[in-house]
Amino acid sequence: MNAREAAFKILCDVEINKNYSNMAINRIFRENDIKTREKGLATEIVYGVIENKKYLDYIINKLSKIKTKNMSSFVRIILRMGTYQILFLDNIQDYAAVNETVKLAVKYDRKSSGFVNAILKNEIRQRNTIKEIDIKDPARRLAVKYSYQQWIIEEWIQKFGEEFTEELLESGNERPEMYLRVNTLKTDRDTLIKEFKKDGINAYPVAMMDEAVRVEGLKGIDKNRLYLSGMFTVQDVSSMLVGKIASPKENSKVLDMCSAPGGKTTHMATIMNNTGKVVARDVFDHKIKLIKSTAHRLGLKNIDVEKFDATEFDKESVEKFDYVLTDVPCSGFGIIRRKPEIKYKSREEVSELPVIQKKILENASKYVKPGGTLIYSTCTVQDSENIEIVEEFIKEHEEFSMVPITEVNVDLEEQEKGYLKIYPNIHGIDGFFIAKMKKMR
Ligand SMILES: C[S@@+](CC[C@H](N)C(=O)[O-])C[C@H]1O[C@@H](n2cnc3c(N)ncnc32)[C@H](O)[C@@H]1O
Repeated sequence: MNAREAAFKILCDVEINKNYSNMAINRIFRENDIKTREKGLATEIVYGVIENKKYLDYIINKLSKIKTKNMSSFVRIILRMGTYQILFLDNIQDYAAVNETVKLAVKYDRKSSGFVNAILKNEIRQRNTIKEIDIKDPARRLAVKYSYQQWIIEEWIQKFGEEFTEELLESGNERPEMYLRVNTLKTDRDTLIKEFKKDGINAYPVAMMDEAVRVEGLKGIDKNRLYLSGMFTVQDVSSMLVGKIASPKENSKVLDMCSAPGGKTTHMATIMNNTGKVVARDVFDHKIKLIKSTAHRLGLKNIDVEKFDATEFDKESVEKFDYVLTDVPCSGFGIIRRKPEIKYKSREEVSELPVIQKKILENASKYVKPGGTLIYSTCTVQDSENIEIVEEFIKEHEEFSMVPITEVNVDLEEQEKGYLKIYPNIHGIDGFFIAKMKKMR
């Protein structure tokens, strides 16, 4: 299968079946015979189209009498792909973009191929002006330029101001760096970097985190010899900060209430040097399997995996744990670079999250031993899911206090108060919120 057809199938899976792009990419690549070079182009088209969906539709609608929302899904997706290649990708010749897109139209919606051809040729003729956005209202204009649901931008402008919002939007369109966490039970950072160099992969230490390595051009990870022998885990630095801030002592009892796929669980289990116990819970069976296989690959023997709904109260766990982590389900607005479809979440989709987050934190607080540590984290930049949840919790629970974060150096002013707000446009890593609390009695 060629790159464009693969991209088309993936985009249909995302748009029609509402699947996540990374899952759809993995599935289509696994089920079809696609050359590595073609996979690269397919991935570029998929992410480019998802990231620029509203902008692409705005451009197409300037030229088409039938608006994109009234087109069949196939035609809409085919037109977005062609438009993206012509107007956003420098390394593709116009004639190739048009020919290949029309071929797709012929195969999947024959009667529309002339229409697709006409729109794309028009874009080429008007390429100097067609990308202009003629909208005055800042939130509406930015919603088209960066392809977001407008409500998100309105909220951000109100909260952060227009300049910061645009920087945040800009960073959401960047390709994220790839970071790995060294498995310190099996190797050390310098050795891992040297091993990558032997395989022709550039790898660099990361100043912010002593276990982190940044790699360039690492592909086909499941077959990588260093991965298979458990020398590292793929994890963003923000996510590593959570485990580092918890820094559980050897032989402690840790509960990770929302733990799949196990990034922070395996980090904490490693920090404990394979001693004590990390109880890793999640509500989804298929995700729990991922925790087990990662723990096995990394050689960790101190993890117990359990299926459990964190919103349910578990009386067996009351005051049983030295450390409890609540890495709660959230809107994900800090990881848009990795999952661009998050930009299109409706207000309704995220409005119930604080209720669930509060419930999980409330339950978690009961499981912490007196003197123990409670960590709350999310991968979003919304105060309503972050600091507001924690402040309300602290007000209602006199037995808990925020404690200064001393394990990392990210934002000295805030971490002194017991929490960290990480923004991709400021820190260059995933947007995160991490709060550290102690049960005083
Ligand atoms: C932010 S992710 C956790 C990432 C994980 N801590 C890591 O570092 O790899 C949130 C997780 O919460 C899980 N989840 C959602 N609702 C839950 C619930 N009611 N109880 C337990 N887990 C839940 C999801 O399956 C998801 O894996």
